[in-house]
Amino acid sequence: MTPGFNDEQRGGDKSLNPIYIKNPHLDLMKEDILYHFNLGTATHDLPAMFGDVKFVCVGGSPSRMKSFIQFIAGELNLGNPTDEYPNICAGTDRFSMFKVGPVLSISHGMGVPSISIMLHELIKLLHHARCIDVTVLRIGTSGGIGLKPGTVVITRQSVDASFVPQLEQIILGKKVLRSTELDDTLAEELLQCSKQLNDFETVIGNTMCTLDFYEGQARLDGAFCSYTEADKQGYLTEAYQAGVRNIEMESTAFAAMCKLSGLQGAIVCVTLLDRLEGDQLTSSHDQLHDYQLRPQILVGTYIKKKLNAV
Ligand SMILES: O=P(O)(O)O[C@H]1O[C@H](CO)[C@@H](O)[C@H]1O
Ligand SMILES: O=c1cc[nH]c(=O)[nH]1
Repeated sequence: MTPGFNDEQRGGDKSLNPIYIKNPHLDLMKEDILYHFNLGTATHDLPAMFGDVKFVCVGGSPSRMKSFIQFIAGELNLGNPTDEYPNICAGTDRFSMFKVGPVLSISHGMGVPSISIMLHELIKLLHHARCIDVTVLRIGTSGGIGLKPGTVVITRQSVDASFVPQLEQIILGKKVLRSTELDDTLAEELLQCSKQLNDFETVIGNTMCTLDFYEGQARLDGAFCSYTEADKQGYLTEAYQAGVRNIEMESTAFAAMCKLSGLQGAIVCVTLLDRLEGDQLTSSHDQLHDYQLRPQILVGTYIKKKLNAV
C-alpha cells in the first residue's frame, strides 16, 4: 500500500491543504519507485525524510539549486552557507535534490518534458511523505520583453506560444488542455516582499512558455531561421500587447501541475536580456550570475518571512 494522506491523518483539519494525487492505480501498487529521483516507498522512509517540507524551490540547473540551499540555510540560521549539503538524488544524474529544514531545492532540467517528469515524482513524493501546506516556487531565468535586463518577473499567467493560458498535452494520442492558472495572492505577496527588499526591479506579468529556445522564442541566431527581423519584432510586440513580459520554457507545465495537485505555486524569473534589443546573451558571466541570484534572494526572503510568522 502506498502511504497516502487522508482526513484522519490530517486530524480532521480541512484547513490544511493536502497534496492531491488523482491516480487510482497508485493504491494498487505494492511500492512506488520514483525512478528519476532514485527514491522509493519500499527503499526509503519518505515521511521521515520529507514529512516536514513546506517549501519546494525548483530551477533548471543543479548548481543553482545547490547554491540556493546553501543560501537559504544561512538565511534561516539552519546551517552555514559554506557547508556542503548532500545531493539526495546522488544515485542518479537526472535531477539534483537538496534539503535544509522545511526547504527542498530540486533541479528540473530544461523544457516542459523534463520539468513534467520531475513534478510527477515530486508530487508523489510529497503525497507519500504526507506533507501538508506545501508551496512550490520556480526560481528561474528568462528573456524579457520591454524590460531592463535584471528585472524580476513574477508570473500572473503562464501562456503558450499563442498567448493562451493553457498547457496542451497529448494523452493516449489525444490533445488534452490543462489550465495554467496561478495563485494571485501568492504573486502579490512576493511583489510586496520585493518592494520591501528594494534591491532590484520586480514586476508581475504574463510569462510565455515555449518548446524551444531559438525558433520557438523568435530568435534570429539559431541554426535555422526562416523569418525576418521585422517578423520577430511583430511577434514579440504582439506578445507584449497580450501582457507577456518574459519568455522561458517550463511555466505552463509548472502551473498546470500545481493546479492539478492543489499545490500553491509561483514562478519568479529574472530577465537576462531584453528580446526587443537582441537575442545573444552578451552580459558578462559575473553580471549573469548576479541576475540569477535575484529570484533566489526574493524567494529566500519570502520563505524567511513566512516561517518567522508561524
Ligand atoms: O529558468 P531556468 O531554469 O534557467 O530555465 C530557462 O533557461 C533555459 C534556457 O536557457 C530554459 O529551461 C528556460 O526556462
Ligand atoms: O532568452 C531566454 C533566456 C533564458 N531562458 C529562456 O528560455 N530564454
